[in-house]
Amino acid sequence: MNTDWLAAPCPSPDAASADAARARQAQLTKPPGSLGALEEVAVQLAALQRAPRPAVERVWISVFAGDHGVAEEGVSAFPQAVTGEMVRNFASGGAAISVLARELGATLEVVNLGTVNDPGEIPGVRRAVVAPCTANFCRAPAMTEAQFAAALEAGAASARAARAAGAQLFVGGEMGIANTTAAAALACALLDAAPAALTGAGTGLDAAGVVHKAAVIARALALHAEAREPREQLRRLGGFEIAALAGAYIAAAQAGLPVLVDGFITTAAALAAARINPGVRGWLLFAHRSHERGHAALLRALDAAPLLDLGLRLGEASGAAAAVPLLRLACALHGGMATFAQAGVSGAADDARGHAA
Ligand SMILES: O=C(O)c1ccc[n+]([C@@H]2O[C@H](COP(=O)([O-])O)[C@@H](O)[C@H]2O)c1
Ligand SMILES: Cc1cc2nc[nH]c2cc1C
Repeated sequence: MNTDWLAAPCPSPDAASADAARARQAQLTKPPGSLGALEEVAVQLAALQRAPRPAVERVWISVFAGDHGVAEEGVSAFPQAVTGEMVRNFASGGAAISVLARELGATLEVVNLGTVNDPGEIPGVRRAVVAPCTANFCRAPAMTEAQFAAALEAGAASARAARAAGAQLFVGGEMGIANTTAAAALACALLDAAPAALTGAGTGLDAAGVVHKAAVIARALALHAEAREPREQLRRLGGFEIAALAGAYIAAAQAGLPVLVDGFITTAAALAAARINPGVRGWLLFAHRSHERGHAALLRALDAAPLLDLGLRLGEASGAAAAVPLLRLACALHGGMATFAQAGVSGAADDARGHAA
């Protein structure tokens, strides 16, 4: 399977739509800028959707699940069997993202890319099984070329399905025991950072567990030190669900579909995607700052200002789902507020405007 499609261009966000949306925001009955990030995100969505009145009513959420060979190093507070068990829980409606998707009226797609405790063919799960588990990247690249290409393609298929279904926003989520180790290792490679700076507690390691996890990551980075290209760093240090996320983000951007990024693992995938294809960056919106150590550095590297900071560290796309109502409110304000002229409200005084920020 060939991965040349990764480099195909992404359309540019529409500058004329952004200008029109900014001009409209300046006429709405509020001091200019007073709705802060809600204004900015409405302008960004207008540019991405090429629409004077952007909307995020039709939301598509894909949760990608995969297991990690590095789990055998004892880097998670939970056993590997949980990945497959949670796939079943997503599908049967009991997981956090199941509830959030229902509340939002969003489409929830669950994609099993390979779980050691495989739930098999079950309703509500798309099987895109690459292998039961990645290789332990302390010993070998996480994925072979063929596995990597298949995982990227599985993610792209989700973004294309979202586009075909008329989604206005693509949200990627993930589930994979030990994937904060993979995401931190990938982040260290992409940012040339030390493991201690980007390694966190994941599902709940204690301080000694975090020190051990950082040492595991240091071993992996030493083994794969010659990999300097983002594509190769993602193949060697990522995971099936992380590669699928990167593939989904790239394909969504190429298809002109806005993306809302979730937490630590998804942001590592987003940084890899943006390094592989820089045109991706303009299609990304950022939902929240995860509690996981290392997320802030990833957000900084992407020059991202997320909407929420709620101390979440679940994954599954839960932080992104929590931000969707804010995006909807931003669009409703943009489309529904009266202008100064329509409401007969006086604008800022001419001499005061000169001093306004
Ligand atoms: O999204 C996040 O910011 C996030 C932060 C910490 C943990 N997680 C979730 O926890 C799992 C990985 O944690 P761990 O400790 O097994 O590496 C995985 O299923 C993620 O969805 C997710
Ligand atoms: C129960 C559980 C649910 C999760 N959802 C995402 N990561 C998770 C990790 C665990 C352990």
